[in-house]
Amino acid sequence: MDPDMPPIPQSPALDEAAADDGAPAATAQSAELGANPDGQRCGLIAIVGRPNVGKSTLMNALVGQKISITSKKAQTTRHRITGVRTVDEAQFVFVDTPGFQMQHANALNRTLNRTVQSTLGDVDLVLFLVEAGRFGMADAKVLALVPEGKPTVLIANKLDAVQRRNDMLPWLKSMQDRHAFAEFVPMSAQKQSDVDRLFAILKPYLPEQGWFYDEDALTDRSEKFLASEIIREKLFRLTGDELPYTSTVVIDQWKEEGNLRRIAATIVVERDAHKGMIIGEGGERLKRIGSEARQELERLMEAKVFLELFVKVRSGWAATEEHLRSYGYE
Ligand SMILES: Nc1nc2c(ncn2[C@@H]2O[C@H](COP(=O)(O)OP(=O)(O)OP(=O)(O)O)[C@@H](O)[C@H]2O)c(=O)[nH]1
Repeated sequence: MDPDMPPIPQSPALDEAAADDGAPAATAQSAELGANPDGQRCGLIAIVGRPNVGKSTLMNALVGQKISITSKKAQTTRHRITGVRTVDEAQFVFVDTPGFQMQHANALNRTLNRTVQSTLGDVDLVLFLVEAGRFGMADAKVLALVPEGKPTVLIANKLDAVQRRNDMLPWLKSMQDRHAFAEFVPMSAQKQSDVDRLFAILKPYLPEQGWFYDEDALTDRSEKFLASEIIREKLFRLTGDELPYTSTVVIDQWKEEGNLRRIAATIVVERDAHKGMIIGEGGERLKRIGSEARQELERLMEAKVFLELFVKVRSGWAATEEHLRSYGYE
């Protein structure tokens, strides 16, 4: 480590973490990119990191809910927008970096491609997530994909799991040697107050320009579409690599009764073996998929949800146009 390196100043994001044990926990080599208190800001942000560092957790906490939207402006149409959050005059547009969302370590190699790099090249800001106090080969591979000179914030996540806070300062300094990070933010994506403070740290990096979306626009997709996406996500998370991506979810019934939603959905698979895989021993896995999806749907819709899930085998469905149309893939 460079002995001449200046001391790391306190970041407003980490006052609380530092207060825990008196150890300085973060820096802000900050960016006051021109004061314009009344002007709007808007920018694209990518969240990257090796599997399991907490990207989805952070994304959900930043956006408030899982969403998927289509773009009004040309510059975002190339990207899949995973969420928008407007805080005061700043609009944060989070974009997907294909490959970084993969669950399994071997998928990491597949991320070493041009798609990822071109996405990272286009965004205004990159949030690079690691687990606080750790940096391994898998982290290094992802960091190597971040273009030189792109404003990048080091998010040292899972700070709550760090026992020895005093070790954080030397670790942060070692991270400073690895990459010219714009900010160092130890935090917990699971802690709402940390997430709220993150917005203030990121805001100066958004270009001063008009918003791409309405202030309260979160999605132009229906609740029904989001529901099928949520069930699909739980399905893939809980079956891992075993299940082919051709499996899909169809919403068969959607009834609103006051604050209650009655939803029935069918998971359509190609083979009997896949059906068994989803149902699991004694129906355990299907039960879990349903229960996790229901909980998330209840949060999303702020309503009580009664969810019924079925599994159906329809061999070769992905190959026939007719089926694709009937499943809403037109
Ligand atoms: N203790 C602690 N655990 C966390 C925190 N953030 C996320 N986790 C947990 O870390 C695990 C991985 O979180 P995810 O959000 O799924 O991570 P990811 O990076 O999206 O993972 P992939 O989808 O595999 O790339 C989950 O069990 C989370 O609950 C945190 O701040 N503190």
